[in-house]
Order: sequence, then C-alpha cells, then structure tokens
Amino acid sequence: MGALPGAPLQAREMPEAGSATATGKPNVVILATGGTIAGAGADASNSATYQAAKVPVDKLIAAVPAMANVANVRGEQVFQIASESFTDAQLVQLGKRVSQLLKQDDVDGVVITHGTDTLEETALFLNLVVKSDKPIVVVGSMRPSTAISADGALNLLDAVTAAGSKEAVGKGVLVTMNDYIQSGRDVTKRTNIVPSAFSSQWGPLGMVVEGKTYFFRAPYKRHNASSEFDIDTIESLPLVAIVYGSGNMFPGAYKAAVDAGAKAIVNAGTGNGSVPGYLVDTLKDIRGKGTLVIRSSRVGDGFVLRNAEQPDDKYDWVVAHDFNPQKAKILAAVALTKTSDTKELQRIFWEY
Ligand SMILES: NC(=O)C[C@H](N)C(=O)O
Repeated sequence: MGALPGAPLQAREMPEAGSATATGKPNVVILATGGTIAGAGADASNSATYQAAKVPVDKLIAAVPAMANVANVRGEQVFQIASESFTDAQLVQLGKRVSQLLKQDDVDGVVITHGTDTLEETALFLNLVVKSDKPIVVVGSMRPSTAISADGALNLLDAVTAAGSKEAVGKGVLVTMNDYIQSGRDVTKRTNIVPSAFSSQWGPLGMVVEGKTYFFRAPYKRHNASSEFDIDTIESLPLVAIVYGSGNMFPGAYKAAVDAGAKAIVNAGTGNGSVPGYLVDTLKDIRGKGTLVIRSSRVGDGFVLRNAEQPDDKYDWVVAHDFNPQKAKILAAVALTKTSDTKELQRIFWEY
C-alpha cells in the first residue's frame, strides 16, 4: 500500500542515497573468499569430508537464482581459500575492498562469502574498520553445496536479502547463518558439523524469512561509521598472540609469543581470565618489557572484569570485556594501529 497524500513516507519506502532507484532493487556485490560455502565433496553423503574453496563466485551466484528477486547481484573473487588459512594481510586487503565498494553510489551493500572457521574474526574486523553505514554481511555454510541438505544457498540468499535491506543500514556487520541475523561483533562458531553452528551470548538481532528481514534489536557498541578506526589508513596489523589457559602451564608459551614479535598476548585464561600464580611473574615481566597482556577467557560466554582475580591496575594489564580470545586478538591488533597506551586500550575494549 502506498503512502497517503501528504503523509510522511515510512522508513522502508524512503529512497536512500546510493540506492538504484526509489522503487528498484538494491545493488549488492558478493565478494567471494572461499570456505565450505564454495566447497565440493565427492558424494552427497559427504557433509564433513570435502574440499573447501572450489566453486567460483559466478557459479555460487548462478546456483541461487532467487537472489535476483531481492537484489541486482554481481560477484568478485577476492580469494579462494579455506578460512583457517586467512592471514592479517588478507583481512586488510578484504577490508580495503569492502570500503572502496561501499563508497560507490551504485553499491548499496556488500556480502562476503567466507569459511566459517574464522568468519567471526573477519566479521568483527570489518565491524571495526569499515567506515560506512551501508550493510556488510558475512556468510558461510557448514555443508558443501554437493551435500544433502546443504545450507549455503539459503544462507547466501539471506545474506543478499539483508545486504539489500534498508533495515540493515547502520546495524554493523551482520552474519546470516541458519535463518538468523547475528551481529558480527559477538557471534561465534560454537559447534562444528551442524548448520546451527553460529550464535552469540547476547542473542540474534533478527531473522530473514522468505526474502525479508525481521529485526528485533540493534547493536549498542561502537561500529563502522561511528568507529575511530578506518581501514583506508591501515596498511598492516601488528602481531597479537593467544596463549590458551589450562592446568599445569609453562612460561615458555608466553615467552615464545614475545620472541616471535607479538605486541600483545591475549591470555585465554581459565574462568575469569585467570592467570596461574606460578605464571604471574612471567606476565608481569613480559608487560614490563613492553608487550601488552590482555586477559580474556577460554569459557566463551560472560565477561572479564578489571581487577577481578588479578590486580590489572597494579600490573598494567587490560581485560577483554566480553570478547572471546580470537575476537580480543582482532580488536587488540586494530587498536594497536592507533595506540599502545593501556588506558586507551581498555577504553577501546569497553566501547566496541
Ligand atoms: N564450514 C567451513 O567453512 C569450514 C572451513 N574449514 C572454512 O573455514 O573454510
């Protein structure tokens, strides 16, 4: 139903800067990077045994003709790799391409097809560094397209739907997996094998159903257009290492990270990001010599509080708030491109 004469247009009907036309379909670019969504197995029963990063972007697009109902879609092959092989150099390259595309008036949204193993790192990275309110959606699949009940086609259709939707504008990087719209900031891969692999302790933002987005909440933390980080000015990321906490640890794991040139170590500590008593001096020493110590937790959910279990103020350590270790690593690397002041770093961990 159209608007009544003289009545204000509803948000959904408003033409947007950059949209093809007020009534036309949005223009969405798919940047393909590989992963299982581009994977192929020998047999339809192979849901877990297959080769990732085989199918090129034009074939991915041709396999989901329903995308043409929701957007004008074109594709670019950026990489063709499994996401466990992503490096920081590739993150930076991808981020710059997303930023470049979103500056174009003829691009309304970008979808990145990606392996699921490190999808959450890429989603957070783009959420921090691409200065645009236009939708950015990262998507993968848990089963290759050759498998029975493959999940990639619907996930991709949902991603394109979200990338072209006005409701997704300003909501930060999104991840569309298993019908849900998740925030790229905090979504994480929690199980392997099954399609319901991705979730966040703070819950999904909404769903995509039959080519339409339904949002129920919006992210609160700083992201994208309101971020102080800008991929256009980032050429590389400093090395950040994660050391996994357990019983019976040894100092060499932390020292190896320092020797490799790590500018920060994320302690994926037990419980509250704890540090074993017999390793406190090692970490104090490492911090004293210049490497940052960031306390996260191997638990996955919850969040690490300052000065809980360890006196962070006294030792000049930082806590990772609710960022899991792999996300804390990304935020630390991005933050370190601007500052190595621990007060500033702690502010950044609270704000993003
Ligand atoms: N489901 C997947 O995409 C897993 C694969 N190893 C990848 O991350 O590329």
